Amino acid sequence: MSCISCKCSGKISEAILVTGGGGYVGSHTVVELLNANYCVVAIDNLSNCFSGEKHDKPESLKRVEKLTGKKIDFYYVDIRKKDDLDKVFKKHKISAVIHFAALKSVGESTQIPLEYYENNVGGSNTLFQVMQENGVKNLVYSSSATVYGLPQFLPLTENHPTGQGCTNPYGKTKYFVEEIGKDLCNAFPNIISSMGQYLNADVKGAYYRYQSYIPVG
Ligand SMILES: O=c1ccn([C@@H]2O[C@H](COP(=O)(O)OP(=O)(O)O[C@H]3O[C@H](CO)[C@@H](O)[C@H](O)[C@H]3O)[C@@H](O)[C@H]2O)c(=O)[nH]1
Repeated sequence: MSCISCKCSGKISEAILVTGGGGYVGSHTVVELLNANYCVVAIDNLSNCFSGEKHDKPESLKRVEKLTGKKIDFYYVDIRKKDDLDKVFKKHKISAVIHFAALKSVGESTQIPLEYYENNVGGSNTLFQVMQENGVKNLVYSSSATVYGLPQFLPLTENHPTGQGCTNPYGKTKYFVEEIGKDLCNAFPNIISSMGQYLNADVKGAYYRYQSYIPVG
């Protein structure tokens, strides 16, 4: 069966939307999705990835296409722009969203906190609204170990409290979006939401653990 979303050769008939798909973890995730025969739609505002021509598909995703021999539908979309997001959801049959798009520098976030709240919290809220309006109930959110704040015990586990003593605005934005995700799951029990809290990332890949909130189908 070919994908009804983009007519690519993916075996699975619905597409996974990857936000921030041009970035480091996003583009590596796209490789894994394509290798698992998922059809991928990627969006990115190109604020932290290289694109040859203005608003063109990022270089990282062009390389992923070469590596995998598969096609990626890419849109230059900022998650704060509701209408632009909605067009992507209307054009493709999206079954799940993996949400990486975010500003991610701890130091910078202490200097320009409002940009961090607007992009990371405001943008995520807009994305979740569009998902809800288009009936998309599956979300994987790329959070951060910064949500644990100063560790109360080590090693960190999923049982460690979050949001207590977050040391910077970036970590707080990640914590606030986790809370939005929990509230959504409480309000709409058929939403499936996973929050990935990265402990470290290096060239071999990302090490992370997941907390699943209200895993009801
Ligand atoms: O409002 C925004 C902000 C950023 N981006 C894009 O999002 C991607 C983020 O990727 P990158 O900057 O390479 O960050 P990563 O190292 O991949 O960070 C990942 O891992 C972090 C935890 O370590 C998470 O906070 C991030 O959400 C997640 O993308 C980039 O392509 C940006 O252009 C957007 O599309 N919209």
